[in-house]
Amino acid sequence: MGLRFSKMHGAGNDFVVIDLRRGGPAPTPALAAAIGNRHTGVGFDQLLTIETPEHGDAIARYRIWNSDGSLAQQCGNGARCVAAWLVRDGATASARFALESPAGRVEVENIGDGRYSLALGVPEFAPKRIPLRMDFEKPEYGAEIGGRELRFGAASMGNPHALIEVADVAKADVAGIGAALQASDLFPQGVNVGFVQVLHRDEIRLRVFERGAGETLACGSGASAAVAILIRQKRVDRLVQVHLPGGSLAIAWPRDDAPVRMAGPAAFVFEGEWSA
Ligand SMILES: N[C@@H](CCC[C@H](N)C(=O)O)C(=O)O
Repeated sequence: MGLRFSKMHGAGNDFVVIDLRRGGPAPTPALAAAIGNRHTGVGFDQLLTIETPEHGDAIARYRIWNSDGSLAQQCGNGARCVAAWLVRDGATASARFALESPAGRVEVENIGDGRYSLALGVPEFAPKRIPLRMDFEKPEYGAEIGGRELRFGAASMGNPHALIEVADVAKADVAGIGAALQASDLFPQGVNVGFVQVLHRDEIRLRVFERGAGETLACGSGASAAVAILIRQKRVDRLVQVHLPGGSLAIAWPRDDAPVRMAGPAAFVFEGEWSA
């Protein structure tokens, strides 16, 4: 008997979801990377394992692996897919429930039509909390990266994010600049690099070069970090539609001390069994 999995996506950010609540070992980094290979495996941006919660009233906890086999602390689109998977499995009949993520408790609301709204946590901006090697917190930082002068904002949503504003996301050198910033020693735990085009105070376009996965069609924590950084820079309002290559997410950050809320889709693609 192989390892049963569900293939899912949230706004095009794709996942392999494995239920480990009845036991079985968590995947090693090498197994995660093998399943994640788009040519010789199943292919995913992140692998999500559903596990028994450790405390409180959460219905399950989950862990997150990037496609290169590295562990991650936060995954906004993945949290919606875990929620949808548990609802389909009958783990709860309630429209409101909680999950345990590596970054802490996630409050979820099933808003119907395959869409979920959830509270992803309070963003942090202090450099040592991101972590970012800068002496002082600023709305925007400057650094020379790969011979280019870059200006970027930074925040943690439980995982590290940098945000670079561009005139047109379609023309941004997402892979080149994203990889160069990841390779710099500014972010000791690596970084997810967002490229944002502000359309209006309530609407932005975003592309994200993710840590451990490369450019993805959507990044929920990246969308949350982008809106939080732009709110701190007074560039956008408290509720913003974020258009990513794979779909749109609604991001709300009602107050500085409140968690960021994200609403978006979660979809099932197919069921499979990994026997390699
Ligand atoms: N796609 C995710 C983020 C996944 C983790 C990230 N690559 C990291 O290493 O921090 C999302 O929707 O938030």
